Amino acid sequence: MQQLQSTASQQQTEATRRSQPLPSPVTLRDRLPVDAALAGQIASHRQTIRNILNGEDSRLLIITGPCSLHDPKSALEYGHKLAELAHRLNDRAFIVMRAYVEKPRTTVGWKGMLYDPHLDGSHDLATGLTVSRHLLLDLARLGLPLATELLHPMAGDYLGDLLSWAAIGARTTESQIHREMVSGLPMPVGFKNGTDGGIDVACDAMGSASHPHSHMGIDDQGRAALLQTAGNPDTHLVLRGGHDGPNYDAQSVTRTVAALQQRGQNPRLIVDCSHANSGKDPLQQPAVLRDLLAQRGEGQQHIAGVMLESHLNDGRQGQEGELAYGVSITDGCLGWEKTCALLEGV
Ligand SMILES: O=C[C@H](O)[C@H](O)COP(=O)(O)O
Ligand SMILES: C=C(OP(=O)(O)O)C(=O)O
Repeated sequence: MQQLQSTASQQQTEATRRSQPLPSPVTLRDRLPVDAALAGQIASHRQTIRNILNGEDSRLLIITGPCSLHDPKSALEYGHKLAELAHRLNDRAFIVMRAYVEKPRTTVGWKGMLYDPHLDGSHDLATGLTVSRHLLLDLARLGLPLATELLHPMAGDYLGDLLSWAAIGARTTESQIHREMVSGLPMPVGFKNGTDGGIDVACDAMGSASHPHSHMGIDDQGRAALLQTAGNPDTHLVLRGGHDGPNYDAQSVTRTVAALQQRGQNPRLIVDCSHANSGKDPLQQPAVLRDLLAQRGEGQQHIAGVMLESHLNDGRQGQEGELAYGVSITDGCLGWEKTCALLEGV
């Protein structure tokens, strides 16, 4: 009887879940390694971001790039242009490229290059890991600091050494698993406010991630492991608006800064000009950024950074036909010419 039950449950598991092995983090990192010079560059970029977030460096942190990367060629073209702009604006801004290979979805949809690199639902994750790491390595070699959202708790094991900044998205800020993961990350991490627009959950996340944790994960060989993490001292808030509207305006920023100070948390924050702060209209981002610059000009020094969703061309892909080059697959983006003109005014 017992044997019959266990056979039935095994069959049910087989019907609902199949698995395929993936390379371990160390296998992928050895195949596509970060050399000593690049590791030094990334450590220095992380420190610059820390300095901006703690107010020692007064330059504006600008995190800009596609909503999601789907095509290495257009991502590298964008990266070349951005590296040149970053060099030119270096006295007043520190530019980091959005290099997002995982996308959280409201319901279902394409989940990013890491999961589905062929864009056809084949979910060739082993290739996705390789292509993503390869692209991030090529972008970092342009001298660019890189930012991504860490969505799956294992993704950082494969890509974390290439990142100078990471986000925890609005949909996962409340997750204990993500807070535990951040507790063990070596780079500054921004927690986005929740999709409801409230900041309490993100503030709780910052508090939790700054503490040590013991939790389940994988080790470098990909084996299940108990992980013990030290706590991340470099977490901060990212305002991205919410269901009731934006939260980038002067009143919202002042209120948020006061709340962070009252909690004894870092009041210097980043504001996302996209998502609910632009009503998901990419062409609204310049107006949001100009408002933030005006707030800084009027003395609001707690706005340490801004985020833009930007690609080579405006907008997003249409529903049908061939993919247009340099156009976002996920959220609409601001095209390069508008991005460049906007950032030159910073
Ligand atoms: O930044 C991207 C999107 O806003 C996020 O991934 C949610 O996308 P969706 O609502 O289209 O699923
Ligand atoms: C998904 C993103 O943002 P949010 O979590 O704020 O929706 C993003 O920045 O790509």
